[in-house]
Amino acid sequence: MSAIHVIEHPLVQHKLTLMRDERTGPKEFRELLEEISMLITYEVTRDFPVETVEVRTPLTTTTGKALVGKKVAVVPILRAGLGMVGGVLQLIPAAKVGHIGIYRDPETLRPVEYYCKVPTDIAERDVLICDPMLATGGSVVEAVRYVKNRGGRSIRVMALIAAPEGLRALQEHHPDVDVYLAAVDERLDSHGYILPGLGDAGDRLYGTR
Ligand SMILES: O=P(O)(O)OC[C@H]1O[C@H](OP(=O)(O)OP(=O)(O)O)[C@H](O)[C@@H]1O
Ligand SMILES: O=c1cc[nH]c(=O)[nH]1
Ligand SMILES: [Mg+2]
Repeated sequence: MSAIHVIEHPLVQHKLTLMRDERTGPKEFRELLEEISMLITYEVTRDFPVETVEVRTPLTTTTGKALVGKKVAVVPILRAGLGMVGGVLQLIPAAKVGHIGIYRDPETLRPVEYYCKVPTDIAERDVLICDPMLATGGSVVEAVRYVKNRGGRSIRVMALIAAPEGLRALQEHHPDVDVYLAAVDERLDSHGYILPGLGDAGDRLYGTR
């Protein structure tokens, strides 16, 4: 069974509250999502292996820790996941970036795929799939399936808010995929929106509606 990591850090929770606030406009919303994504990246990478290396300081020689050959691919689910990429890349600048275009049909709530491109060496990389909202879970279940079909084996999901329904769906279809996020909310409303949630993340990021 996959693990669900809820990041309770005060900075993450404070910024999430600002993002939920209906008065927060696109500029601040984008900045906050990038900042929270950076903080979640800190947790996602906590178990990355390090090795002891020798380093010369201006005064002497000592030892330090360095990451061992970790190769990462960041894969946002368009559109809203794009808002998380900058935060991840600030901490993992050498990561390659894939894109998965999926929108949720407003009537059926089923995911519709319209564009996918991921690094060719994705099988050798730790894959971080990013999408701020995990509602029914349909979109993220499809995105993980796509990455697995392309050879991806080590996959983690980074999100902002999930509904319990979405987490159950992800665990059922992909029990090997851990999730890192800022909050698990109460439930979905009759239109498949997360309650209390923050509304439509893509629209709030880009000022569409
Ligand atoms: O868990 P699900 O029920 O699949 O819903 C979540 C999906 O819905 C939103 O995308 P949306 O369809 O609004 O596309 P957008 O990001 O382009 O606005 C969100 O960013 C997720 O991708
Ligand atoms: O609450 C929700 C559900 C799906 N997509 C969003 O952006 N928000
Ligand atoms: Mg949207």
